Amino acid sequence: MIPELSKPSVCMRDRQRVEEIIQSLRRAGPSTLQVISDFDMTLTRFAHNGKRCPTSHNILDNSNLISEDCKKNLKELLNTYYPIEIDSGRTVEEKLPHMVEWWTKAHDLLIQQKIRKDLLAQVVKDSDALLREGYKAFFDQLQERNVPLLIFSAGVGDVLEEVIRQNSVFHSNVRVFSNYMDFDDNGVLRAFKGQLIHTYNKREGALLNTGHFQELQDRHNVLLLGDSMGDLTMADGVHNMKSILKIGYLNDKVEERKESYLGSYDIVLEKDETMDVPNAVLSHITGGQ
Ligand SMILES: Nc1ccn([C@@H]2O[C@H](COP(=O)(O)O)[C@@H](O)[C@H]2O)c(=O)n1
Repeated sequence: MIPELSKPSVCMRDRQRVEEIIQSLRRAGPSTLQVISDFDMTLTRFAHNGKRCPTSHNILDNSNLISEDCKKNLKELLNTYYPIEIDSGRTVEEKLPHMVEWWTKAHDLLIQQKIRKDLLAQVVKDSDALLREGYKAFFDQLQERNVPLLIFSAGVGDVLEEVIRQNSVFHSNVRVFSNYMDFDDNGVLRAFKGQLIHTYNKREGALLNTGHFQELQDRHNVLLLGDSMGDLTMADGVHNMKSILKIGYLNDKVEERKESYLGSYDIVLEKDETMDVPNAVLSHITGGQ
């Protein structure tokens, strides 16, 4: 049906069901569709030329805005908590307190560094941040077809906005829910705004942002893109959901996590650094080909 679904990176537990969802999304058309996507390691690459790519947090962590001492502490946090985040042997409930601890400690360290808002653009320019291959077609076709894109991220909103701005794809149909920095009158970081978003509390974040989903109340169909089990709840605020197609990037610990991803995502993309499959599905359901 869609040639890209035969790529070796594509895995599906139930191909027929996927085809039915895609047909139903296509029949309903682009005016009923909204796209909800995670950012780090979903819209951005996990690795490039054998090297890990940075998350929006890591863009700051690795920058010249952070002292060597603080870099060491942030790295220790990453080494402690990332294995817990992706541990398939623990339940979400078991992971929750650790995630809160990680984000809270990391944000406190960033605040101590007195980061200046006016230096963020340069930090992003100097970073190794990379959107996935095919990102431009993804963002551009959504804009052309008037399909809203919600980027729902537990990363740092100010940084990820800068990444999409510098790649010239921050179109008017894009909204972002994320952790935003709060700067004082001198433009120095003093806190993070609002309720903390981490990997496993996106459901709460979705339910808090009722205004956004209210505005899109006639769009009952969703294409969801994520890379963690926590991303599966990003669409929980959608009104009267009819059809949802969930595409999951499985980037790390592939063999260990494959079964649970196949049980939760309709399409699983194994070590696939491109937007080929989401782009092909989108073209198909919005009538582009
Ligand atoms: N201090 C931190 C905290 C989290 N991360 C990673 O960022 C990812 C966050 O966001 P999504 O856009 O995927 O929601 C998350 O998966 C963490 O691994 C980090 O790098 N540093």
